[in-house]
Amino acid sequence: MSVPAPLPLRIEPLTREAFAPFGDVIETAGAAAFPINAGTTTRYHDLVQVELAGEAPRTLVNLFEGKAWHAPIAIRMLERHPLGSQAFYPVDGGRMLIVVAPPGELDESKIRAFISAPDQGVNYARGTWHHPLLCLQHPGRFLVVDRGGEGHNCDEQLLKQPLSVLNLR
Ligand SMILES: NC(=O)N[C@@H](O)C(=O)O
Ligand code: NI
Repeated sequence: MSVPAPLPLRIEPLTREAFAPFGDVIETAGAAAFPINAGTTTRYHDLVQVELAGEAPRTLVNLFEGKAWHAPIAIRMLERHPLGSQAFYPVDGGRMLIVVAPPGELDESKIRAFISAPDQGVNYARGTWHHPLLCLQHPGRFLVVDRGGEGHNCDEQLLKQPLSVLNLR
């Protein structure tokens, strides 16, 4: 069976409200914040829900160095982590193309796309379908917090209807 031609995917502004079905937005704007260390530091507190499930779960702190992707970007698959959340935050202002769908059985009609600002990251909730890291414009380095431990924690699924992001503005 031939694969259909990619359909264009619209980009939405990344806000906490818009991203709520998929996880959390990591940003200082609107965050609970308070001074610590005798006022020399501001703590932006409790920004995401870290989820760790399955056997012998533990938190992994990683650095990802993503190559630069340029438009048009083909979206042919999504993945999910059934045993834990996964957070990405740019340590050098790299922007990401974020393509997601709600947890559960993949419903391709519910796929949505966002582009992060240089001071935004995301935390994919446990089971949220997402495309692996898509760093835009220049190679980027991201702090990634996700789940380690026993068991299978990455399901991949090819899209019946491939998508394409034509414009990264
Ligand atoms: N495989 C891996 O560690 N990274 C992916 O899960 C990803 O979302 O980039
Ligand atoms: Ni992932």
